[in-house]
Amino acid sequence: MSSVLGLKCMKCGREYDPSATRYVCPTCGNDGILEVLYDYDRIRTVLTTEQLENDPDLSMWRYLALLPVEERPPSLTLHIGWTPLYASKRVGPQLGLPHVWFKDDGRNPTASLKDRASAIAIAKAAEFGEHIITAATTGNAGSSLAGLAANAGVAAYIFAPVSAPAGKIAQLRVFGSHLFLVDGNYDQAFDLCMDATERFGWYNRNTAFNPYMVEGKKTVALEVAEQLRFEAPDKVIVSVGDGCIVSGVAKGFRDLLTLGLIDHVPQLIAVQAEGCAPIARAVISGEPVTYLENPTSCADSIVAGIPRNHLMAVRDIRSSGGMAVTVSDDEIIDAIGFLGRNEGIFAEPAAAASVAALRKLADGGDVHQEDRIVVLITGNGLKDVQNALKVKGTSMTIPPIIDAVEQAIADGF
Ligand SMILES: Cc1ncc(COP(=O)(O)O)c(C=O)c1O
Ligand SMILES: N[C@@H](CCOP(=O)(O)O)C(=O)O
Repeated sequence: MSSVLGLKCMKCGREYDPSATRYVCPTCGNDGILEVLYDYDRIRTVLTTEQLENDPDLSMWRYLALLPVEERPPSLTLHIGWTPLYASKRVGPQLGLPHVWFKDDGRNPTASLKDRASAIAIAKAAEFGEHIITAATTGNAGSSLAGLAANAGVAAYIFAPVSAPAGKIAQLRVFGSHLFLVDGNYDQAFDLCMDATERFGWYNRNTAFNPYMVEGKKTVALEVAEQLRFEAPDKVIVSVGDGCIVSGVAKGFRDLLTLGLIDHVPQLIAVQAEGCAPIARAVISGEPVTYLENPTSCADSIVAGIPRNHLMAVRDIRSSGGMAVTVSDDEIIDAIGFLGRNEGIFAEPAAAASVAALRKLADGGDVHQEDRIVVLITGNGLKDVQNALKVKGTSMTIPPIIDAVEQAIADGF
C-alpha cells in the first residue's frame, strides 16, 4: 500500500488528490511543480534500520515504503539501484581530502542515474493503465526509459537532439524506442515532446512536469545514507541540468531526517558547465534564473538552457546551506582522466563535472580535510566515447614486432 497522502504545489501550496491530478498544479500551470506528500507516521513503522538490515533486496525497491507506487512493477525485472559507493583511494587523498566517496550510478542497467526515475515512470504508467510513455532527453533519460520500457513490454516515444552522443543514440535504437531525432537542442526537443504528449495522450515522464520522477531520483540519497550507516555526509556534489537530480537528492535526505534516520541534510553543491549555468549563476548571485538560448558544453547531459526544475532546485540547494560551482569543458575532460586513472571509474562528461568541481573546491579551500564528501557519478563514460578520447592517455602505435615493444620500454614508455 502506498503511503502517499497527496500532491502539493510548490508555488501556491494547494494540495491535490493524486487520483485526480497527474502532473502539474492545475492553477499555476507548468511553474506549479507538485511535490509528493507522505504519511511519515505510517512509514516510520515499516521502514526501520532493522528492517533494512534484514532486507535481501539490494535494489532501489528496498525503499518501497517511501516511494509513490503501490508495488514494485512485476513487469520490470532489470536490477536498478544499490549501486556501489566507493571510498576514494587516490583522488580524495591527492586533494587533501581523506573522506571522499564516489557513488557510481553508471552501474545502473542503462548506465545512468536516470534508471531510478524511469523505474517509477514504468510503475506509474502501469498503475494508470498506460502503455505508451514519452520523454524528452539529452540521451540518458530517454535511453533509460527505452531500456526499461523494453524490459517491461511497453512502448517508448523519445525526443532527443540529433546532436546527442552516438552511444546514447545507439542505446535508444537498440532498445527499440520510437526515436525522434530533433533538429534542434534539448530545450526544443522538450517543448516538442510536451506538444506531442498533449496531442497523442501518452504517459509523460518529463522532468519536473511529472511529480514522481524526483521520487525515483531520491533513492540515490537513501542508498548513500544507508551505505554510510545513516551517518549523512557533510556535502554531496551533484551535476545539474534541469535540476531534478539535485532536488531528488534533497528530498531523499529530507525524508530520512523526517523519519529520524539521519541527523542532518548534507549541503548540496550544484555543478554546472560554464557554457550552461543558469541554476549555478542564480544560486551564486541570489537573482532569479535567466534562461539561455544557445547553451553549450561537452557535458551534453547538463546542457539545459531552460532548466525545467529550476525553482525547486534553487530552493533545495539554498535551503541545504549549499552552493554552486561552474567548471569549464577543459576541466571536465581533465576530470574524466583524473577519475579514471586514479579510481578506475569511467564517467561521462556531465558526471565528471562533479569531480572537476571537487578539485576546484579543494584548490580554492572551499572544502576541508574533515569534510565527508559524496560525489555522484551520474552516468558512465562509455556513453560518450568521443569526449573520453580527448583525455590524454598513454598510448603509442607500433608495428606488430617485439623489438618495437622493447624499444618503447627502453625509451621509458
Ligand atoms: C549523467 C547526468 N548527470 C547529470 C544530469 C543532470 O540532471 P538534472 O537534469 O536532473 O539536473 C543528467 C541529466 O539530466 C545526466 O544524465
Ligand atoms: N539530461 C537529461 C534530461 C532529462 O532528464 P530527466 O530525467 O530529468 O527527465 C537526460 O538525461 O536526458
